[in-house]
Amino acid sequence: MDDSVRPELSLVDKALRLLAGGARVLQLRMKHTPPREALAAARAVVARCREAGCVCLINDRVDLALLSDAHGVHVGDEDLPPEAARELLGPARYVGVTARGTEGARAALAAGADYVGVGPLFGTTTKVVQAPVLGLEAFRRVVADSPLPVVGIGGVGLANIAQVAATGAHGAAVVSDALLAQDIAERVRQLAAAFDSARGTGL
Ligand SMILES: Cc1ncc(COP(=O)(O)OP(=O)(O)O)c(N)n1
Ligand SMILES: Cc1ncsc1CCOP(=O)(O)O
Ligand SMILES: [Mg+2]
Repeated sequence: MDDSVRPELSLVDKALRLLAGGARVLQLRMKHTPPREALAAARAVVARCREAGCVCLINDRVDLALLSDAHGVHVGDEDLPPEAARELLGPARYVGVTARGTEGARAALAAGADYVGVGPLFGTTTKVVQAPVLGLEAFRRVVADSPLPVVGIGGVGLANIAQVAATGAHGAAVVSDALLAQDIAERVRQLAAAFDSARGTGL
């Protein structure tokens, strides 16, 4: 979930719609929300996620993850290193780490990550990413090599999520395809169904 996509909806409203569709993991990505507002949003969203049995991760901000009692954090190259995130969060919370390919995924494992977010898998409009598009074949190689759960991110939507699942990836992170849908909850249901029916089929 992102604060810059569908900004006319509050973060809590977006979370409720995603949860109504059965989102299993919700990551709160707030690049344009001032800290006090971000803390209030994180607390409210984490509480809604916990009620719904959904894992809630905070992007970038270990401090907000701790203050909101989130399940964990996601960090990339421009954030705290994974080892520092772990030091602050302890063993019971998740630390997810961004990787751009096989080497990055191995480094994330060595740094103590619980999962790797690998991308940009396809082109994305949500973020200007300083890394080339990976493509499905390279992504498949990361999945095959990584002992950690791999989550594909970047341009994933209903049109291609089955291909992501077929690689054996543990999950797919979707922002715009879900949030820009007219019925967000229904789109999440469709995305999850498409992922589940193709997972690991190798098609
Ligand atoms: C699941 C997942 N994978 C990758 C990212 C990207 O994190 P990062 O590289 O730190 O970039 P920003 O999202 O902070 O712009 C992610 N957030 N989630
Ligand atoms: C945060 C991030 N990191 C790589 S691509 C991306 C954005 C994904 O958004 P979308 O699902 O709209 O392409
Ligand atoms: Mg980050």
